[in-house]
Amino acid sequence: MFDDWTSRAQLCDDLHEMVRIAMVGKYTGLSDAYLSVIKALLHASVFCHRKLVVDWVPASDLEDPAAKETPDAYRAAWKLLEGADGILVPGGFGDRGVQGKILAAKYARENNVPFLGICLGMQIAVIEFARSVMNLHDANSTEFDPETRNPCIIFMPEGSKTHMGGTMRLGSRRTYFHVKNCKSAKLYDSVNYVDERHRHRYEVNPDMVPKLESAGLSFVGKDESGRRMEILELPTHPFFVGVQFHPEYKSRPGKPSALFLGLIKASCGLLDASLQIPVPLRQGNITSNGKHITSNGRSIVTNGNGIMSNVGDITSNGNGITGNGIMSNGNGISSNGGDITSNGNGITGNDDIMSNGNGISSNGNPKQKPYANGSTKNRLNGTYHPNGNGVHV
Ligand SMILES: NC(=O)CC[C@H](N)C(=O)O
Repeated sequence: MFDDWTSRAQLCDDLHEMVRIAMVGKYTGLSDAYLSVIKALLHASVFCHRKLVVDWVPASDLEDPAAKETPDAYRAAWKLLEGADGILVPGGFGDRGVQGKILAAKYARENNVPFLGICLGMQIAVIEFARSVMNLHDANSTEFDPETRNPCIIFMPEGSKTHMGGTMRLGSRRTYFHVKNCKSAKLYDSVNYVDERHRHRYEVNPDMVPKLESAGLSFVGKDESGRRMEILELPTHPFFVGVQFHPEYKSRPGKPSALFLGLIKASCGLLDASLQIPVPLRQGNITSNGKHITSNGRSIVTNGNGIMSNVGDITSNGNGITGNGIMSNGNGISSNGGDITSNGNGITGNDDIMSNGNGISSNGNPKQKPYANGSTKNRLNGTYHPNGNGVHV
């Protein structure tokens, strides 16, 4: 035990490779206000053998009026944000700096910068998404605009507006993963649920969830009722996670919080490897002449929507679709148009055929059985949809 601490202390002293996290908050002059968040960032950074640099970004300095009123502060704030490897928007109350936090979330979303939003930070991410992606320009939390026509964050029905303190939703509550293959679930070691601590009065408006989800935001963790959103992710982003709870409270030296670890790993470019998401292969020929997607290279790897064709066939006239594994972390291999056809050796993987998404599906007519010489069975986490002539392993 003592040895662990000594070696960790030595490790901290020796770290030199940096990871820069922009903390976009209200009390940036009072770093103790966010002490547990800073400690959680530190635990995760040391675990990744990186020296943590926290860049404090006062949220209101990012806002448009600051460009005129305090131009130096405005430029400095944006420079810090743009120089960060990852962005964190922590919890908070009241509307000062909210617009700046929304701008920070927008910057992270649009520029693929790793983002973790905690409590208010998650609510901010929802408001930003509703405004920018769904074009609901007055979308807001009723905490900041009780009259908004698009209340995407609302007061929790069981709360009390007149009695503060113990009337908040406080303490440890359970979150169930509704999407098993999301990054957060994997970071939590693919458990079915997690218990994390809470401290809030407002929540994502459950009536707006279907619209938010169809626009691309994924609520991967919910409470036991399924009506209270606990974790959101943007599946198309390298790491964009919002949590209604406070994961920092359960982080410890040597045992960092899973989501802080996710943020730091993503900020260091280490997340994909640790989640076994293959980096898209840029060698070999992945070509599309409009109708076909063909690869004469080693493998077709995708982290997005799988290998999809909505128009023509997915065809191989050589050795089938072969390589060092056919992997998809998105929607699997699907064809809504033509067949998934191989005139050669079928769909073959020498390592694994893996799908973490919706499996391998075809609504057409898959003509060959896919097979693998590797560990297919262990890796098929998705669902098989043999709607055509059947796809079996
Ligand atoms: N802890 C927080 O970040 C609280 C967020 C928000 N003000 C709420 O009450 O729901």
